[in-house]
Amino acid sequence: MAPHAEESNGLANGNGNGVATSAAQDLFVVDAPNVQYTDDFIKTKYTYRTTAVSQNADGKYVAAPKETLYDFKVDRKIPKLGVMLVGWGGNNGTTVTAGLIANRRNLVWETKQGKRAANYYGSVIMGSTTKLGVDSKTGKEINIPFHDLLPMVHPNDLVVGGWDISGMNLADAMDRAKVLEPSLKSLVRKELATMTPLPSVYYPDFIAANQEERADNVLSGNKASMAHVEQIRKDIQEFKTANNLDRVVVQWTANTERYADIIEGVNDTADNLLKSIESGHEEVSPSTVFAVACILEKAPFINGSPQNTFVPGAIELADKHGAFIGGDDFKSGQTKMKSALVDFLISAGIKLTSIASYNHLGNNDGMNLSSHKQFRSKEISKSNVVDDMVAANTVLYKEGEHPDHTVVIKYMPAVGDDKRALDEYYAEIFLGGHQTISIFNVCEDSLLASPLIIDLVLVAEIMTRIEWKAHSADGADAKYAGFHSVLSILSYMLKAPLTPPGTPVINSLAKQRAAITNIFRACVGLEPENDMTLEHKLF
Ligand SMILES: NC(=O)c1ccc[n+]([C@@H]2O[C@H](COP(=O)([O-])OP(=O)(O)OC[C@H]3O[C@@H](n4cnc5c(N)ncnc54)[C@H](O)[C@@H]3O)[C@@H](O)[C@H]2O)c1
Ligand SMILES: O=P([O-])([O-])O[C@@H]1[C@@H](O)[C@H](O)[C@@H](O)[C@H](O)[C@@H]1O
Repeated sequence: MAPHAEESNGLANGNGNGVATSAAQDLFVVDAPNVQYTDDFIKTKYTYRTTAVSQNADGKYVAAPKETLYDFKVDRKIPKLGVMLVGWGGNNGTTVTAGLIANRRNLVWETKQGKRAANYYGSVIMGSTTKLGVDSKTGKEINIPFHDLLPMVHPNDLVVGGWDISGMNLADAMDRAKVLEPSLKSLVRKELATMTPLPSVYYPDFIAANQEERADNVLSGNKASMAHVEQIRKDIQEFKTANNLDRVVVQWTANTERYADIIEGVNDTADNLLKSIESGHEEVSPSTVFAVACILEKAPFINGSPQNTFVPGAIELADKHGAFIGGDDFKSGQTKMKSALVDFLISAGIKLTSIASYNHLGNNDGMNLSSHKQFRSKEISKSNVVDDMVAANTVLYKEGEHPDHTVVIKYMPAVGDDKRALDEYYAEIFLGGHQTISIFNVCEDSLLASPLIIDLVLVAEIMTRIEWKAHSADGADAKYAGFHSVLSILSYMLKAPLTPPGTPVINSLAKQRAAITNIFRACVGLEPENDMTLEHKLF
């Protein structure tokens, strides 16, 4: 992995002089007739192989291999990238900002267990590897850092800024968050103290009333206008100019909002949504205002919370403008575990019949979620994560049958950010037996979510540099285009994956990771990873 500028002061609230690292030296090159490298692009011709299934007159399935030829083009120039966080002064916002500084400066600090050094553990892009192939001589697997599969931005080069309804500077907000060791805080305090969130959009009805006391940094101006949208757009433009950025990605890591009612004529279409913002309609949330501003600014916008920010009108607007959106709700601990465990149990033919998930949470997020409407948003995103895996197994489950599933979140201030997740999985096994799996899992919520914020930024950004076109039968050369505006490739990092309207939601963690891996492999002209290892079976 290319070394990265340590002296660059990429973190700023407008005074950064971060230096984007030059294009990473490619760790590998693909030697194939369907792959072409130029100074600016990687161009591939990719045959996408699927199986089309139909039913014949006898009702029998007929499976037919299907091939679609795509051209992919990846821009190799690594941009100078900014990330603006909504809720920058929160536990996640301060933690990820401190973490980026710590990594950029290769910080080491003392803890009770001895010295600890900065790392990107918990980031799939920075902390995991992916199989490139098999050594042509020894047959051994060759694995490379996931980050090196495509020319991606290095998080050490990210410039961070954002908004918060609390005007507290990030050093004091880091203390308020109570996430990091004092010894680490002391090393990043000076830089964080120079960072102050921009005033934000605040409509009290959307978050818990207990958040009001921290709302001292809110945008004034008439809600019944595009003023707030225009101000956010201006903030993004000024941040981009002040830091000499090529692109900005925006993420919502502010408090969980209540669901907005979907109302015909209000937020069901792009035009109606814009009119509703103009008229200050009460069902337009701050997160949707941010989404609209980012779509109009063509800054990728990702929702890390569970509310339905992307009302139909927002999705239509993104599609109209070819702007990337993604969400919902970071999948950090208990639910990430659930999506893997449920996949394992059900695909092993074990009939899961009951899931009970409890959370004891003591941070400000927990305080906000102690209000029923905000909890309801989270309950939905934490509950739907098993639906696709259950529906796919018609051997275990009849149509409409599914496990009992309960989600409880209790605000317990004493535990702070060190959320306790208590789970019981109850299943039917062979000959009337039962299996009970009980898990007690202490998730340090913000230390688990922060790497996901980084992954979401890096993947959303590289997707802006990937284009595709399909070969038409008559050989007419179609134009390159971007992926669909709804970035379902981000699903691995999210509890309630947003997908293009009418397309299936995949929650299985293994399938989600395989999707990122194999789409990235296709972009360099490589076949999907299939783990058949026939070379080790047929000899
Ligand atoms: N493991 C995790 O931490 C995790 C996992 C999944 C989802 N989430 C979600 O991420 C969000 C942030 O989590 P957190 O622990 O950092 O919470 P937090 O309460 O510490 O931070 C939220 C921040 O958002 C600010 N805020 C609220 N409304 C705002 C607005 N309209 N504009 C700008 N700022 C606003 C608050 O002042 C606060 O500083 C929550 O919605 C949470 O549900 C967190
Ligand atoms: O750990 P996980 O299920 O991914 O998700 C977490 C919840 O368990 C927790 O209650 C909530 O406060 C966090 O925001 C996060 O959503």
